[in-house]
Amino acid sequence: MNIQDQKHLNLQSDKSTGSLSNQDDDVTFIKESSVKNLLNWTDCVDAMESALVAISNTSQKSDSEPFSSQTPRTFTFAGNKGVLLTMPGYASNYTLNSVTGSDKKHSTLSCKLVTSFSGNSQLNPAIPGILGTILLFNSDTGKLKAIVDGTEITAWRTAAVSVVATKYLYCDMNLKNLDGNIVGKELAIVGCGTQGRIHALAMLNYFPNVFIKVKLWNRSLNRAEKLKKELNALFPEIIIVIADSSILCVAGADCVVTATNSSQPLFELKDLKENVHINAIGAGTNHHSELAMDIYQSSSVYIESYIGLETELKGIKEYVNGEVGEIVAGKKFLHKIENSKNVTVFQSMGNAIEDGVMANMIYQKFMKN
Ligand SMILES: NC(=O)C1=CN([C@@H]2O[C@H](COP(=O)(O)OP(=O)(O)OC[C@H]3O[C@@H](n4cnc5c(N)ncnc54)[C@H](O)[C@@H]3O)[C@@H](O)[C@H]2O)C=CC1
Ligand SMILES: O=C([O-])C1=[NH+]CCC1
Repeated sequence: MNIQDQKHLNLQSDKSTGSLSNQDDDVTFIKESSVKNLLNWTDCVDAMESALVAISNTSQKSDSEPFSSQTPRTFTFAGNKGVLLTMPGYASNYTLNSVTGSDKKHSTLSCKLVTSFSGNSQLNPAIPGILGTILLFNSDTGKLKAIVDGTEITAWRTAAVSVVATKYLYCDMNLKNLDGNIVGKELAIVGCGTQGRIHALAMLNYFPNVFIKVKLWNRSLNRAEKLKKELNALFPEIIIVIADSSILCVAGADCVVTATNSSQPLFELKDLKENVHINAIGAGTNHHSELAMDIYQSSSVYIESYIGLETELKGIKEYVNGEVGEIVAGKKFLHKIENSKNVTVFQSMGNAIEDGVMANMIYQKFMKN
């Protein structure tokens, strides 16, 4: 039986033991190629905006407000080769406007299992370093209802969350009220692996007419060259250049994405121009090792969830100004640092609620088809 080719997995009861009685219900399996076919930036960004608002409301005050609960994710190390993360979460009363309309409220109980094996890119053939599976449960009964491939979802949701952060935190330009004119900004992509590539695609697709130039840097040149070729074909009107260093990549940039495994800072505050927005994605020794400490010290810093702050972002705790969802929901205004370069940082980590909301969005679209 080829599990990949099945739409539904019927979990039959074991009649000899009677241990499992699921005959009437199917568990839907959504494989990676089906997930890919159902992804687009409008739906993903819309879903992640809802997820971020739910993340920021952790105490249920009414039956209609978006709300979420989650525990810190766990890390199980497989020697020094890689790690398995478990990411459980519950999100309630959130909407998927572009998929099911603004009247329908969703509740999702989920758990993502995701592995991170940085050596996978050296395999022949290479496989992604980050591989995920998302379990979706019926949130009234707790019964498993779907198994959704989570590899592509992890890539897209991370970039979609950065798009939301850029939309709300980037102070130099009101990206929400673009009038179709070319804005003439520069985008820097530091690290051209899976995340660097998907971030470039997300930014250029979701913010058309904003960027006239993209600068790429990667530790090994071939990955930067491969991405340059892809972007040239997709966006012939945009100038794509490869920078010789991470510092030269961010010099003069308006918006920066860092997506490497670096444990050392890739640039400092002095390397940046004023009013820059940074989406810091990668994780080296920890999730805040790509940027020099002087950037965190003098920037407005936002994260996805305070839960992650306590467990994984202790080193920058004192510099964090809030959660992105608090800004999206209008609960907080963007914090300005006096006499600073006016830099904003979105320190990404990834969050279980984002995965659950994305998996449900894919599930809703899959069941409609
Ligand atoms: N914030 C989030 O939600 C997520 C974060 N990540 C993290 O983002 C990072 C990138 O992930 P992927 O793009 O999937 O991995 P990838 O393996 O596809 O790309 C990693 C890139 O980092 C570069 N790199 C590796 N070590 C480096 C170093 N010491 N200095 C400079 N560059 C280096 C490689 O050349 C490669 O281009 C990882 O650290 C991963 O854990 C991944 C998924 C979600
Ligand atoms: O949120 C996520 O899925 C991950 N964050 C770092 C590695 C995978």
